[in-house]
Amino acid sequence: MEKAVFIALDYDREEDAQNLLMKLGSADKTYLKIGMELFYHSGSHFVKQLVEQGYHIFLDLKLHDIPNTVYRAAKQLAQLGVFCITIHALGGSEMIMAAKKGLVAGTPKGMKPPKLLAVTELTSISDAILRNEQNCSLSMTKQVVSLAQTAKKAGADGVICSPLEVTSLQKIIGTDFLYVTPGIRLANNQNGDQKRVATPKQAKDYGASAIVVGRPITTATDPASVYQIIKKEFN
Ligand SMILES: O=C(O)c1cc(=O)[nH]c(=O)n1[C@@H]1O[C@H](COP(=O)(O)O)[C@@H](O)[C@H]1O
Repeated sequence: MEKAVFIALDYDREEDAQNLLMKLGSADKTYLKIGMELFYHSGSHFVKQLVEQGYHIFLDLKLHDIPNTVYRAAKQLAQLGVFCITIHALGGSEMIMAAKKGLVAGTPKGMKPPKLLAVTELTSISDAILRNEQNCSLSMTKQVVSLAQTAKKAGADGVICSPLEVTSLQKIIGTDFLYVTPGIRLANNQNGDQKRVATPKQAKDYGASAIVVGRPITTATDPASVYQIIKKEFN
């Protein structure tokens, strides 16, 4: 996979997403992320429309349910022709295996199944939340490594984690696995709700396979130039 910058289309109206795409220009028909907000509003028709227009779609619905339900949901999502989908690694190996099977079962003949990415610890989780609310006695890095190991054994193609954990993950899990990292901020950006953040350049140096960027691009007065700056820093 090329070193992608996934733009998170975190909007509640297709018009806003289309407007951003227009500002970005046709040269950048590349990698987009559709999350719960837009999917719950527009459903699968907008996803299909963007797939038909040639975009690689990261459909981020973070499935987390019993294995049978996740199998059936993944089977449906595989029919949309998206590039990758997400599940929560905390759902366990049986659930991850079910997601993988569902993706394979639902993929139309002659097409590749979407890549399966397992969310480890959300980038909005701090060390204190991990310890005091999740009652996890492992350090953040050890917890992320442990979840990633489970995900890899169960057949996931990669994980979602903070750039801060990628170097440790690669040492233990290897480089034939995808490390997709949100929590990306340029030096002058506000962190907002993100706790484990890094710049695109740091994400590159840590070894991230791809980055996910929302507000730094979507709230910029000139999204196209911010996107180009981020792309340049990361590649
Ligand atoms: O799965 C994700 O994409 C994801 C996982 C995670 O741990 N943290 C995280 O921020 N994300 C997503 O990445 C995007 C980050 O958005 P910004 O914080 O606006 O750049 C959002 O769409 C989140 O849903």
